[in-house]
Amino acid sequence: MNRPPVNSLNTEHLEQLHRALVRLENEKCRGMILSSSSPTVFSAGLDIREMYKPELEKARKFWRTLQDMWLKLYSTPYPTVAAIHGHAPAGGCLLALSCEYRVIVPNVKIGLNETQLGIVAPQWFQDCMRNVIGERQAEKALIAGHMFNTEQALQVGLVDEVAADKAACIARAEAFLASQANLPLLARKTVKLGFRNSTLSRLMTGREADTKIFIEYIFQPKVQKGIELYLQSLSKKSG
Ligand SMILES: CC/C=C\C/C=C\C/C=C\C/C=C/C(=O)SCCNC(=O)CCNC(=O)[C@H](O)C(C)(C)COP(=O)(O)OP(=O)(O)OC[C@H]1O[C@@H](n2cnc3c(N)ncnc32)[C@H](O)[C@@H]1OP(=O)(O)O
Repeated sequence: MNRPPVNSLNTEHLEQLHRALVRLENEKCRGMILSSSSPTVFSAGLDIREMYKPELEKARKFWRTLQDMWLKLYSTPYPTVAAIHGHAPAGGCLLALSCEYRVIVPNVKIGLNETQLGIVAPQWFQDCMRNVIGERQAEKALIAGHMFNTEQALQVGLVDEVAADKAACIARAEAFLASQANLPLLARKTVKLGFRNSTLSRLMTGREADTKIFIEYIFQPKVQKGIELYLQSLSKKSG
């Protein structure tokens, strides 16, 4: 990902990610490392400005593009690793959770923090967390909007490994891909999709309902007010 300053996910960036995933699949890619050009941020999650006073059709397109990108990422036939050498809140955490393996560096915060922002992580975000860390830990983390530090993320199983820095993180991600290289492709892909199918189907069969929930939620005046205040707090911080 290379969308400075924080790889926030707007419609255009989501489309780029989706196109890249389609291209990798068409080219029979043998593995992907999802990484960031930023030295300190993996992805800041969804671009909050896409949800602030949006036009209805733009908001719908944004959400459908996110759904398209995630459906592709979660179901790739090739192995995927997230090299998390920077913070990964909310949608950034979703990207990492959607890969098959996660390597993180020290001093990083990762989690589905939506509750803390007064919004709600959609069901499929929640499913991804549950699938990785289990029901009890996911429920606790999501209710609190907890951001895990590196040590906590390792302890709870949100990530698989800690590496010292970006170079080591990429090297460990490559080692994971190498460990998968000799597995028969069809068997590997079939098992992966078997595990992920119910989560994928839940969104695929309820896409329109999911979009409606998103739209109805973000268009509420009190949610808009919360987003406005959060955007102000973010820009005051950097100002
Ligand atoms: C049942 C279901 C019901 C309803 C569902 C409906 C709604 C739910 C919808 C969606 C779920 C939401 C998912 C999300 O991903 S929301 C996004 C959450 N992300 C965050 O909270 C992260 C916020 N950012 C940060 O914490 C920090 O920026 C970060 C730690 C990532 C990096 O810190 P750093 O100090 O390096 O940079 P900053 O100075 O903070 O930021 C630089 C610059 O970037 C802007 N910025 C940051 N994050 C975002 C963002 N997510 N979107 C847009 N812009 C962002 C920040 O304002 C600064 O801008 P500027 O002031 O212009 O320099």
